[in-house]
Amino acid sequence: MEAFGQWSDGTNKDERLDGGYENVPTRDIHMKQVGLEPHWLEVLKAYVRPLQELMYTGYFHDDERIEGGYEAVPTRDIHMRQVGLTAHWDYILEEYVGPLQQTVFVGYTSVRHVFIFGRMGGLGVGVLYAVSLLLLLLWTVHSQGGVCVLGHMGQAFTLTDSFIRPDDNFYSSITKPPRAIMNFVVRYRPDEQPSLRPHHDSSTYTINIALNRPKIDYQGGGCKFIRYNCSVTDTRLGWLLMHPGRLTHYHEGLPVTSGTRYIMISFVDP
Ligand SMILES: O=C(O)CCC(=O)C(=O)O
Ligand SMILES: [Fe+2]
Repeated sequence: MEAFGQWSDGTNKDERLDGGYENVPTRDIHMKQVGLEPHWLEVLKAYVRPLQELMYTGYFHDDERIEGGYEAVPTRDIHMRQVGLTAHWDYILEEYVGPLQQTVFVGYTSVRHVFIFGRMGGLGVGVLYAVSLLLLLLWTVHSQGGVCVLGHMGQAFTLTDSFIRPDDNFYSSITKPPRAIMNFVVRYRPDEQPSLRPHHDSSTYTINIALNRPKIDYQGGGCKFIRYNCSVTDTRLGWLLMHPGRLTHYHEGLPVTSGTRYIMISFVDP
């Protein structure tokens, strides 16, 4: 292995990578460094992809679930957007789910990926700041006749702060509260929608809150994680289940045999 060449020094900086940065640094050598990246992509296509299809059944098509207001796995539901509660739900996500997320999914933070101009170096970034401020100033004076210029200058700073970070390369991430655009209450009834077929959610993680009581308000029901043969059936009113949405936690809604089961679902960080 040593014959492969220059090993990284184990720090975060790694010039050999596209981003020049390794999040969790290791002493390593990359396929790119030794000219084997195209071969590796072939291996992925020929051997890993079929394995992936076998192991992660349903992963590919369920990915489309939340795009364009379309539900690939339709449920009997009502969305927060429909009942004017989107802002309230966003508040709950930020205030209550965010801190839980940090405890449960250690090391995971909600981020937005933003385009940045890191490779331009100090001067380039300075010029970009100046130009963007000037454009915003001109636009403000033009559109508002000079009123509120200071207010807009404030916005300009916020914008450029998010969009230009000199020490990164091309793309960067900013930490944000958890975000979800699919937030809905699901209703299960034996004569309507008793169960939900196996699927993945289009979320980094999903929260599933019990809105009524098993064995009292309804019989049957629950959420089954198929790969782990693990069913969560004795849910508690108001308590929530948090599980990864994509890839690993293929799951289904178990049949409700009598009564009505209600749950609140939110696909966090789609
Ligand atoms: O019935 C359940 O608990 C699962 C619901 C679910 O998976 C979903 O709505 O995406
Ligand atoms: Fe689901």
